[in-house]
Amino acid sequence: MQTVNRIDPLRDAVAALRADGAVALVPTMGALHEGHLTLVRAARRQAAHVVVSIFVNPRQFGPNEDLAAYPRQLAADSALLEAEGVSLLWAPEASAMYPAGYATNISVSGVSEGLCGANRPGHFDGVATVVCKLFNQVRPDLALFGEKDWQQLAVIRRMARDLDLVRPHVDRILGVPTVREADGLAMSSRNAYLTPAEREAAAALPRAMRAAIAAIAGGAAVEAALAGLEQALLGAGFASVDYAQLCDADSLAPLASRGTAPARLLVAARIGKARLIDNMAA
Ligand SMILES: Nc1ncnc2c1ncn2[C@@H]1O[C@H](COP(=O)(O)OP(=O)(O)OP(=O)(O)O)[C@@H](O)[C@H]1O
Ligand SMILES: CC(C)(CO)[C@@H](O)C(=O)[O-]
Ligand code: BAL
Repeated sequence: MQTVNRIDPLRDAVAALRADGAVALVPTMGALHEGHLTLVRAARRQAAHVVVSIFVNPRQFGPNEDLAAYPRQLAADSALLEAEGVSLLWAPEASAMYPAGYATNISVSGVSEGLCGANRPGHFDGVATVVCKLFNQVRPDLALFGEKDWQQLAVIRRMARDLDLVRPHVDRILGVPTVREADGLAMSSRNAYLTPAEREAAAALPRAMRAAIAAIAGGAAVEAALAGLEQALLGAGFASVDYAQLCDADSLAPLASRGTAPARLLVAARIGKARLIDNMAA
């Protein structure tokens, strides 16, 4: 596995890979876990070469968020990726991604506005901007993202469609189902912020979501089921619930009742130093 951290060697390395077969990109912020490695394995099944990026993107963190605390462990991540047969690790320095004078922002309206977009102003601009740059830098045949970040995936697909991106084409932006711990908690780098007691309590999140989904399927009013979910989380030790919403799975428009179109339950809630997100088909 080759590792590069500047644009020029990246372009040369990617050109050499592309001459040999299809290239898949897996963008990450590092602190890799089985969720990331599942994306890498899915990528390997789809393409001759996998490029993984590791970049803790400052533009997607708010001023009071955890940019400084976000776990950074490049050597350990690199060893994991090497063992998975990754061809190229793109680990840019911030100055390579945003050189002096950098002034361009990509903002996707609509799908990025509610849910995490409402709680984290500017977050999805930062995500869309860096992902667009990663797509232009690597020009992959396909790119893979986790469904754990369901809204992020919707924002990225909207951007690719709206900007007529060719590499990857919007149809080649693939979502991979959320990988969970044995107790159901979605794997996330931010789970590392939890104390053992908080980590145990955090399993209430997927449990309460499954209960709310079952209640709605059983005929309960959506509003009552979501209120019950919030109470269950607060009772289990969560400090607050940023949102708990039933949405149209594609447009992410909030749903007051369960119709026939695919729906998704999306939740963000805070426990200890972590803000956890999860989503499930509903
Ligand atoms: N449990 C998971 N299952 C599937 N994909 C995941 C999982 N966790 C992260 N991913 C995906 O891995 C990619 C990189 O995510 P990122 O590096 O932010 O990791 P993370 O664990 O989601 O971290 P964070 O704590 O910042 O949310 C994203 O496409 C994300 O959706
Ligand atoms: C897609 C991404 C790598 C952009 O920084 C990040 O938001 C993430 O890890 O989900
Ligand atoms: N995986 C989402 C990245 C973020 O929360 O900034």
